[in-house]
Amino acid sequence: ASCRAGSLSKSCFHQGSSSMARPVKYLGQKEAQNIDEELFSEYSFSVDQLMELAGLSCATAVAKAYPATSLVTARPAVLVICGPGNNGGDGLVCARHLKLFGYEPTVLYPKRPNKPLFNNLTIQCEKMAISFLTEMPEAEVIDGTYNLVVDAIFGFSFQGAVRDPFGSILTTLTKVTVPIASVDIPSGWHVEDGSPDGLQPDMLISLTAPKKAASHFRGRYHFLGGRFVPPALEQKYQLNLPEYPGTECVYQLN
Ligand SMILES: NC(=O)C1=CN([C@@H]2O[C@H](COP(=O)(O)OP(=O)(O)OC[C@H]3O[C@@H](n4cnc5c(N)ncnc54)[C@H](O)[C@@H]3O)[C@@H](O)[C@H]2O)[C@H](O)CC1
Ligand SMILES: [K+]
Repeated sequence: ASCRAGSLSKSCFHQGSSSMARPVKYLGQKEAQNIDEELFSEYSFSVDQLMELAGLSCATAVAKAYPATSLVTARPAVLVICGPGNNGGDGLVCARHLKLFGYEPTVLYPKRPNKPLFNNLTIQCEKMAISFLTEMPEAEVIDGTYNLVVDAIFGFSFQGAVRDPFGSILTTLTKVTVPIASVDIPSGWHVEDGSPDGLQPDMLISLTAPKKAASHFRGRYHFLGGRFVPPALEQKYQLNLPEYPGTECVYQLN
């Protein structure tokens, strides 16, 4: 059963295999990076593998909260904005799966790392007739064209003041009225402290485990995704993850 967090200030409690309610752990920045690093070094996952599962989780969560058939405009158009790191890679994977799910994603990918992983993800999108914008549209244009924006700009490695071109992109995003679905962390938010003046997304998809900033999330949908954590790693970091229902790749926290 999903956990309604309205009465819980910081954590979502769930029933695990024991009879005691346990709060899902909210990670600090360093801890999130350590877990990520350990998945690659100790557990021998590749980035591609985890990114595919992360991006699939994001597309699945979006499809659950905003079914294509329920969207108001004639076309289920979605704008996916991708940043320069792995959060952006999750966005590219998410866009590809959204297309397979019947949406019409368009991608804005202004700063592309010249690495095979990101080049390949970009080609995969292009080969699926996903169009790429060359510049960020105005907020009114976004509101008139898209049903939803997927924010895959920054994840748990974001720090310091936002550097361009993402400063102006984030400023525009604070003005759009269509729902924003943020991948892992609302972009521009401090990973632990959040950002009261920043984006206020309608949806947050926390990957692996929520980061501390998620306690400041006030949107309607908080999903957990990235169902790839080996039990030994979960225990080491005492993540207290909920049991994903059946074969689902996402779990609705609230
Ligand atoms: N274990 C998992 O849960 C997995 C999560 N994934 C996703 O990966 C991101 C974290 O990716 P990482 O590459 O470490 O960092 P970011 O994407 O957050 O961003 C790094 C990128 O951004 C630049 N940058 C940092 N600060 C700023 C700034 N102030 N202004 C401008 N640019 C900035 C930095 O230079 C880099 O280029 C995690 O959140 C998940 O979404 C994996 O996909 C799978 C495993
Ligand atoms: K994000």
